[in-house]
Amino acid sequence: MSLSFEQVGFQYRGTSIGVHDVSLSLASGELVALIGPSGSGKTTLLRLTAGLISGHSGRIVLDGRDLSGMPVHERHIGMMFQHYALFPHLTVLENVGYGLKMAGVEAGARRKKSQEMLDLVGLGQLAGRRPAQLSGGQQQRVALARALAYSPQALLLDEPLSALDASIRGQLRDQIRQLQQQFGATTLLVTHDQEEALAMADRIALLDQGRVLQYGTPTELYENPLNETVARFVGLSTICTATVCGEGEIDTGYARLRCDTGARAPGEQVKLLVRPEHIEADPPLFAVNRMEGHVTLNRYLGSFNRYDFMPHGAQQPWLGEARSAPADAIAVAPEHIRLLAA
Ligand SMILES: Nc1ncnc2c1ncn2[C@@H]1O[C@H](COP(=O)(O)OP(=O)(O)OP(=O)(O)O)[C@@H](O)[C@H]1O
Repeated sequence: MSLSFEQVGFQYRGTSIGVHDVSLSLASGELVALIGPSGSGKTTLLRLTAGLISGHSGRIVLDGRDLSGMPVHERHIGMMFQHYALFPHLTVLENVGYGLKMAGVEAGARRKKSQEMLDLVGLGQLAGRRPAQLSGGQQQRVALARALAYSPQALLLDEPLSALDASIRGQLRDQIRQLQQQFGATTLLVTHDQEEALAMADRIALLDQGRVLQYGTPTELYENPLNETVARFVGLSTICTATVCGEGEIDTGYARLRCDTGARAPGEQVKLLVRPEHIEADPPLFAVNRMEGHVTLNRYLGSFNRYDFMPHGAQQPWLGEARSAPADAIAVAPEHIRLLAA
């Protein structure tokens, strides 16, 4: 089922805060992650889709049906939130079957389907327990089983993993992705965790102050961020100011670097962006864009080191990643320096 937002606008009563002119389209079975700073409108967009808040302009269309004004229970949307929101007085099995019950599925069929879903998330043995007798990760699995149980036309996931610790988060992330693909559920995922967005999503929409700044594949956002806000939000980088000093050359104040300056004129102010994996540690003496300096901070991360390198004369360090941190020089190939509008 495709899901689209057509110039959707919404303001909380008495404010100008909300979402503005949001247009996004999700193909059937696609998982789109909504990311962006706190307060950028991610949850608002999810709530509008679910029907938990109403009164938007524009259209939200699911499988050809305009959802405006449609009651929550008629939307056939599965939801999973940060706080498990299971019913404490119901068993795990009854929790999973709750949506089916509301949809009028009779008891026998309901139990069978709920048990199947619990088996699928690996909790078949725990059907008779109450939510309080489960770990956080298990509760989220139950919430996932419940969201998928009545074959929703779309799935809304609001920070589903953020209350879990790192080890379980990775496992559950993979499981959600696998089940979402298996069910072909068109999915909107709100997350704070950019790694989660990059790892799970087919496409990412980056929101800022209620507007979509960029919508594209994880690779597009990482490799071709439209501006500095997107670049800072997706992945790690070195971003610093420079001046174009000639065709194919910029000056940072402490180093002249070769890169593609496009149609920019000498004297123009730019920001340069370099991703940490593109910084070469201890390059040969005559390497292009070689800068001498020293490491100010090194973080050993097991399979690699992430270091801050301060070139001579610089005020701000460059962030690099390598098997071992450089002794006294780095370089970055011209094709890995991207210029953003200053
Ligand atoms: N019921 C409400 N009444 C008024 N303003 C609200 C209400 N709910 C949210 N807001 C405001 O709307 C803006 C968007 O909130 P929203 O929850 O959509 O952001 P978010 O991107 O999901 O943030 P976070 O990442 O912190 O969860 C925020 O400025 C928030 O304070």
